Amino acid sequence: MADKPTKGLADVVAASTALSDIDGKAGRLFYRGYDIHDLAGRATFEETAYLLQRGKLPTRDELAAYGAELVRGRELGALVSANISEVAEKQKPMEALRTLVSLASADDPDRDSIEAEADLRKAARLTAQQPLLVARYHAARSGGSLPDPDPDLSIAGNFLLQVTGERPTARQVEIFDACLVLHADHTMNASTFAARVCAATLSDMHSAIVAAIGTLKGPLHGGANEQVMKTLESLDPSQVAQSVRDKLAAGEKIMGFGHRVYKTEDPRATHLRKMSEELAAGSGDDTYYRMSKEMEEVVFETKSLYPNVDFYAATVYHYLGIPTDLFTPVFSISRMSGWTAHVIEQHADNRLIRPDSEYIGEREQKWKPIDER
Ligand SMILES: CC(=O)SCCNC(=O)CCNC(=O)[C@H](O)C(C)(C)COP(=O)(O)OP(=O)(O)OC[C@H]1O[C@@H](n2cnc3c(N)ncnc32)[C@H](O)[C@@H]1OP(=O)(O)O
Ligand SMILES: O=C([O-])CC(=O)C(=O)O
Repeated sequence: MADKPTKGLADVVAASTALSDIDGKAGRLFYRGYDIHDLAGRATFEETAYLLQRGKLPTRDELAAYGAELVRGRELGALVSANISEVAEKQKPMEALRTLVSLASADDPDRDSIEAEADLRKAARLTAQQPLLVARYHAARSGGSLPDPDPDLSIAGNFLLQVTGERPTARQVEIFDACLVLHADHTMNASTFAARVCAATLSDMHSAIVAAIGTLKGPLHGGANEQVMKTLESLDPSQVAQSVRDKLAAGEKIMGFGHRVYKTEDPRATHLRKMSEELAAGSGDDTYYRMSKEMEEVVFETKSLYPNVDFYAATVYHYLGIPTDLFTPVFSISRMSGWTAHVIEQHADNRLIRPDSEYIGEREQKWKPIDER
């Protein structure tokens, strides 16, 4: 007979990884041993993706070669191009990405190979394609044209250019790039776990990523950033404290707060709060930032809960001009670097992931023919 399950697998160690590590009590996060506080604002997203997927920080030459691979790899296949308009018309952004990544696999030269070299190539292509998929989806649904990518801009810069239609300032690019760095990997979060479960059946990288995108979409995980913005938009700025207290008293969860692992401030929130403050001040209307601060104070006073990565990411993306329903897709652009690295790691040292369950249903039932039920 199986043991009692740990609900939600809390504290269960489900995999070994050399990719990221969290100290939940101290509020620290490391990618391959590098403190997130040292990476954010210093490493570019491209360097971070290289670090995760290829195991070390790149030299200048390695980064240049990886950058060229990303540029070559961002071409979207014929099947995506043929279907994107209809997908954009019928599916919401995260549903669309789930579909589009699946369609993109048809035109990937490595298709369903799980060889190590093929996985590395696909990791780069998926990382390069994800921002373009989001931007092309947005252009298709809004009937606008997609600005050509600027070879002088990074992934972060080109994404802002293509989604907002305006050339971002250098500081906007720096801030968004740091956001992508901050969201890149996070140990055994739900979407990464989903990707690893899929990869561990020796299924291919695109299949694992489709599982991960579907898992990130939910509001208890990556979907929370969109919900944070919707909450801010729904509140009367002069009634924030009372509204939040009422919601908590009614047993509602406030999106963007709480975390399974952090028992103190999420180190990513520390950076995102500052970015939100800076962008709010520059925007000439800091209402949402001030409301966020007030929410933070009330949630802490009432429930001793800290903001997680999704809370201040919402206002940062808002002030950068990103449409609210693209917030979770933006998360997927960054997390693609981590998901793909985890698939590489899983394939390199694999065992099927198949836990047990505790049976709580009826036993020894007697079969009855259909007319006697
Ligand atoms: C990128 C990310 O995925 S970060 C997380 C994004 N998700 C959110 O922001 C959604 C809101 N937060 C939550 O739902 C949770 O805090 C989670 C899902 C992040 C973590 O969940 P768990 O570790 O399972 O904690 P759980 O949901 O059991 O919460 C423990 C207690 O804190 C309360 N709590 C946790 N988060 C919140 C919240 N945001 N608002 C109000 N109460 C909360 C729960 O109601 C529960 O209270 P109880 O013990 O009185 O029943
Ligand atoms: O780790 C988690 O459970 C959720 C999270 O913060 C992330 O995926 O970035």
